[in-house]
Amino acid sequence: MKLKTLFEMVVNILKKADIENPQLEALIILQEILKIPKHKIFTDPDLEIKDYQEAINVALQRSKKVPLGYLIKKKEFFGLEFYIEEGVLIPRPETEVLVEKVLHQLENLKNPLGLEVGVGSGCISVSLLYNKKDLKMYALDISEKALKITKINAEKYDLLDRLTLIKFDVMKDDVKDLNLDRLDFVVSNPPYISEDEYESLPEEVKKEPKEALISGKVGTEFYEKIVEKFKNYLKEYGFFAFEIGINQAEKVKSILERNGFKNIKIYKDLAGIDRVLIASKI
Ligand SMILES: C[S@@+](CC[C@H](N)C(=O)[O-])C[C@H]1O[C@@H](n2cnc3c(N)ncnc32)[C@H](O)[C@@H]1O
Repeated sequence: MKLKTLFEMVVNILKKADIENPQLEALIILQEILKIPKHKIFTDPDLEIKDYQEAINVALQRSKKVPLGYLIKKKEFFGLEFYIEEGVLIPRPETEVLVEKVLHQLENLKNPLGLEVGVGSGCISVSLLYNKKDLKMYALDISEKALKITKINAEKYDLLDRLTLIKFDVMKDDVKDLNLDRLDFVVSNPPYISEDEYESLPEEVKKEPKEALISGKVGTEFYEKIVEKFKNYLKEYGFFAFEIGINQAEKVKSILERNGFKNIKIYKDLAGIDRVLIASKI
């Protein structure tokens, strides 16, 4: 089959399934599955493709709303390429705001020590370690799969010597067992969707792990727990840095205020939504 014909077939499959950017996704699928650069589709449309079935299979799976990241097993985040598998949350562009703000806070600190709760694919910790060369991090997750994928991503960028991965349930386990040194910061993009909100999420998002998304009845349960459990491990000038959900800024701010955090800053994402909250005592 000619490359151009295959491209059109893939676009049509995606269009029929109402995928938002069918042309762009078709280009990505062909690039990743056929291992050819995207421009070939325009510069060499008559190229004969013998093994085209896999590209069509991937398009068919995509038409069933399997996220593209799971099909091509990768996602770009903060300029790095992350390996992704089903069972971990796919990194979101809005989380880049969190990484950027934390890096800004760390600019003048020497040899800082941080901790991430709910590391997932490792996108936050790996991006921080990659960009702050004297940083060390602990990264926790309840999911073995998340820890495994983070290890792969940290190894890829040669960062494992500055990252300690620990299986930990922040809702149940005892922080004392972690034997933590005093921390400069705790960062988290925790599950923050309430049980009711989950029902109205797009089909595609529901293909991602439920435990990475749902917090509980209210949505802010994880912030309460993380602040309560880690506040006494922060250094005097230490800070919490959280990604927050739509309309959660005031609730999360009040959780931190109740716990003695006075200096609270809220930042918006590119869509103008309050997305990141940074809080310190001084
Ligand atoms: C919203 S995802 C964030 C993943 C990643 N940090 C990111 O920004 O893409 C939340 C993560 O918290 C983890 N998690 C859920 N419940 C947890 C718990 N009780 N203790 C620790 N981690 C938990 C999930 O496995 C998931 O990896």
